[in-house]
Amino acid sequence: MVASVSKEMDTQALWKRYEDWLYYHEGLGLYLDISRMRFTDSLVETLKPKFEKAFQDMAALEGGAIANPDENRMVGHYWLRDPDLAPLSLGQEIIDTLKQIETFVQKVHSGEIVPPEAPKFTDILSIGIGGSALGPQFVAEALSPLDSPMPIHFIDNTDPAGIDRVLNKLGDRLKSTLVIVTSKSGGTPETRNGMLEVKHAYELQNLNFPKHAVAITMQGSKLDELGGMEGWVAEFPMFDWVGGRTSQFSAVGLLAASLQGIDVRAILQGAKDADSATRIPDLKQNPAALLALAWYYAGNGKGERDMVILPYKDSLLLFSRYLQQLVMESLGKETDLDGKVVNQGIAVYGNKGSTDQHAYVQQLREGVPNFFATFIEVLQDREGDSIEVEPGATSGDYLSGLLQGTRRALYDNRRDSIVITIPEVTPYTVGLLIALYERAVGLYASLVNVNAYHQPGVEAGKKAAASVLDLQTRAIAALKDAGQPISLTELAIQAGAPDEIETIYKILRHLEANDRGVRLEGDRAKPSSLTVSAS
Ligand SMILES: O=P(O)(O)OC[C@H]1O[C@H](O)[C@H](O)[C@@H](O)[C@@H]1O
Repeated sequence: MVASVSKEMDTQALWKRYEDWLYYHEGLGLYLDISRMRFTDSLVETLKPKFEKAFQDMAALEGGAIANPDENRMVGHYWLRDPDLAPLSLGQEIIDTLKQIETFVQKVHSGEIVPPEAPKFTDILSIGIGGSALGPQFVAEALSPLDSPMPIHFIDNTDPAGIDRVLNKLGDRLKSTLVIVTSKSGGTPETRNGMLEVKHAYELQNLNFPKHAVAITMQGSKLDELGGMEGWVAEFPMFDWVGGRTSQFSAVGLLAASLQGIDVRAILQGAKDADSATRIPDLKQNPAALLALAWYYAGNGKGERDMVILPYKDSLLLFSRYLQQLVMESLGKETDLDGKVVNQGIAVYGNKGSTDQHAYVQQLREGVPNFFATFIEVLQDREGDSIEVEPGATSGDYLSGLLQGTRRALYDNRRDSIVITIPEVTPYTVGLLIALYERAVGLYASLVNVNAYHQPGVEAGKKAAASVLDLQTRAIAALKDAGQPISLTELAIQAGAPDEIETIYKILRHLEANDRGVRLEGDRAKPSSLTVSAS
């Protein structure tokens, strides 16, 4: 009896907390519920000055401040959906680029721009990685219509088998495929490799690659030069002041979406309206600030809890992967803006509900409590009516019930969660979701005092990879010079890298597996016993 009274009181208190913290925006059709994050009023009070600073930082950023000091760059992704905000003549560049995209797409769709070897372009092949892939992939998965005028395919890696899979799928349609090569820097090796592999595939079929190729890159980049030299079909600009992971509303996202027949003006409008809502310098009136508060609470301002993204809608499957880059590349930083070592970040993962309830949600409910969940709820089940799968209940009712049930089951076991609710998945709501998270990341970065707009850590892996490839060249040369089987130790000495035996061993093992003129002999369980020869 006592237990049930106290449960009743809990329910009442929770309902009140729900109403107190519920954010709703009529124009956006957006609800945000952070009531199941157990922060206290005193935390909110403590964070007030930090939020005031965060709002000021964001206003300065939108006003054209050098918000990315390490790279001495402005940060202008908010201008992409509201060019009037952009300083100097940048607004005009944004407007011109959008017009250029729309004109190009219209000409491709109408058959005014055609490939030399086919009556029309039928498919898109997008080559790019990271920020030059994840946005277009997420948007395609969420919004590409079944009867799209041009379905899209992606190469986002330097995996030869992965590239073959995409090329095989395209098969004969390569001759009617428009290839978009996207790289802001124009020098990312994976993208360069993908482009060269695809070009080779075109040449094997005697197809004129440049007449199928479009570049999206910064002026003056290697890709820009190559496209110009080879006479590619078109080129669209990437702006210095837009980072890859926030480039969905630049040509990077808009060209691919528009070619697929997705309403890009509606995407931009959704983002612009979300920006208006998230610009308000008042915590309770600002959904991005509320998200940032919830993240701060969850991880103690230090990312101590992971962000699990659970959209209960198949078409939003790639949202977590998209957010993984946006959040982790923006917030995962060794030092703060004062140069202090802070090792910040929030780990992001997730897939979709209710699917994940049959997999890792077991651990979320009962295992290590090192996360908070974010449910993305979509009110509309489908277009049209649903059958009843049992009296009075549809498949969509199940999905909705499973979301509510999981939220409750987690909360009952002291696991926190956020719920973001949108009416349906449309270009408008996808635009708003991206903009909402872009702003939340920006605000949170201010709260924890990190630069959200650079990625120095990514460089370390790239440099190490370059040195491995350099070592490969030297090892192959040394092997040829040796002219007879030699030990790995000897080869490392001959290659001028006596400290790199392990790396050399792995290079050789890989070359051998791919019939690249290397043979290893000896006990493979004891690599130090191996001798290597040219085969
Ligand atoms: O567009 P790109 O210059 O080719 O860059 C592609 C990606 O690679 C880099 O390593 C960065 O970490 C990402 O932020 C970027 O989006």
